[in-house]
Parts: sequence; C-alpha cells; structure tokens
Amino acid sequence: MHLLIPAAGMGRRMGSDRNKLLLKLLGKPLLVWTLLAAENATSIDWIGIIGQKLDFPDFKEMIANLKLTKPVTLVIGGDTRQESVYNGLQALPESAERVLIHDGARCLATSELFNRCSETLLSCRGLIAAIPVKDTIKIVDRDLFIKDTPNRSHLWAAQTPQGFEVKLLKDCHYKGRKLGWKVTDDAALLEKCQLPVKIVEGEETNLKVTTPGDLAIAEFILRQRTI
Ligand SMILES: Nc1ccn([C@@H]2O[C@H](COP(=O)(O)OP(=O)(O)OP(=O)(O)O)[C@@H](O)[C@H]2O)c(=O)n1
Ligand SMILES: C[C@](O)(CO)[C@H](O)COP(=O)(O)O
Repeated sequence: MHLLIPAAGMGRRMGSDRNKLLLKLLGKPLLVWTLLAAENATSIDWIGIIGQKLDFPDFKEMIANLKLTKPVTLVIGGDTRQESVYNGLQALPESAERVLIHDGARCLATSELFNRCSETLLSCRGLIAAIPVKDTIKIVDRDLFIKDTPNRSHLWAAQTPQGFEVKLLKDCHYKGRKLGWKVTDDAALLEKCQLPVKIVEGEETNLKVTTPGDLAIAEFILRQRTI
C-alpha cells in the first residue's frame, strides 16, 4: 500500500515559529512517531512525505536517522492541505492503485490502524478512520446562537488514515479544483461526487496534534505506550 503523509502545514494553531511536526514528543519530532508507525505497518510499502521545501533538510535527516526499510519520496506541498494532497497524488508511482493519506500531525496512530485501513481498502473504493462522537454537537449561527442539534447517533469524528482508489481520488480532486471546492479532508471530495466512503473504526488516541494542549496529551499517551 502507498502512503501519503501531508506534513506541509504552518502549525498556526500551535503558535510555533516552525512546522509543528518538528516539535519534539519524548525527545523525537512528531513526524518521526508517524514514520515509525508507517515503518512498522506491514501493509505499507511506499511512503510519500508532502512538506515545505524549507523543511526538507530536517526531513532528510529524520529519514536517514530512522534507516527506514521502505522507499520515501519528498513532495512539495501547497498552500492548503487539499493542495498538498493533490501534489502528493501527482507524485505517486504509476503502479499505485490505492493510497492511504495520513496527517503527519496524527502521530499516535498505530501500525495496526494502518493495516486495518489497508485491508479494508482492498474491498472498497474509499474509506476513512473515524470514531463515534461523544459530545453533543451543536450547529451554531454567526451570532453564536444554537441553530440545531444533530442526532448524535449519526455523528462520527473523521480521522486519518483515509484511503482511496488512486484514479477515483485524482478525478475528485480535479473536479474540486475545477469547481472551487474547499475541503478539509479528502473524503469530502468523494461525498461531493456522490461516491460512497466507508467508515473504519479509528482510535480514541489517534489525536491530531493541533494546539499546545495537544502536545501534553500526546506525550501522556506515548508515555503509557512505552511503559
Ligand atoms: N498546506 C498544508 C496544510 C496542512 N498540511 C498537513 O495536514 C495535516 C493536518 O493539518 P493541520 O493539523 O491543520 O496542520 P496545520 O495546517 O499545520 O495547522 P494550522 O491549521 O493550525 O496551521 C498536518 O499534518 C499538516 O502538516 C499540509 O500538508 N499542507
Ligand atoms: C483530515 C482531518 O484530519 C480529518 O479530521 C482534518 O480534517 C484535518 O483538518 P486540518 O484543519 O487540516 O487539521
């Protein structure tokens, strides 16, 4: 299975002056934890890291130090996650029929989750890892008044990996670029194309490290695993 790792963000919500994926958790950069999970996932046999060119020296050093057994390609990202994934898709080997896309910021995802997503993708055209929502979710208007409360039993929080047939996802990205769709995950492009996307049970601990508070939570989770 081919894996694309969007890692070209600015980390604005983290408030860091550098790519948040270079911040350390238990002494290792966030991106290293993601790469270790990918390396240990038996189903993954190619890795594409989508990043900002200014981070490539750090990325190359990480890759060299990890001595990964799987081929790694660096791809220049775009101004949005959507554009970064689009660039990543263009960099896939011709042989790639299916691809997992996994946020570099979701550095706690386990190898087992990668393998489950890879396995499920063999029998469907698109999938996402997701977990049932625990909080009651409110739809709120611009004046911060509640407009609606969706039925929680139908609500799932999307995570990554997200997996797709390569040609299908490329076509949906092309259509999105032509029609100006702005999405925050790749599944939304298939949904807009009226295509089915399967849910794969994600992991409660598959946190997207986004704000400073997430760093402490992520370290706690990692520490529990290394005990
Ligand atoms: N132009 C972008 C924006 C985001 N990402 C990646 O997409 C993942 C999810 O994005 P997010 O958590 O929002 O990261 P940032 O965009 O860096 O965060 P912020 O929105 O706070 O700036 C991250 O691994 C990030 O590196 C990317 O590859 N290219
Ligand atoms: C793809 C994603 O992780 C699914 O929850 C999320 O949409 C990424 O959002 P971000 O704003 O790019 O972090």
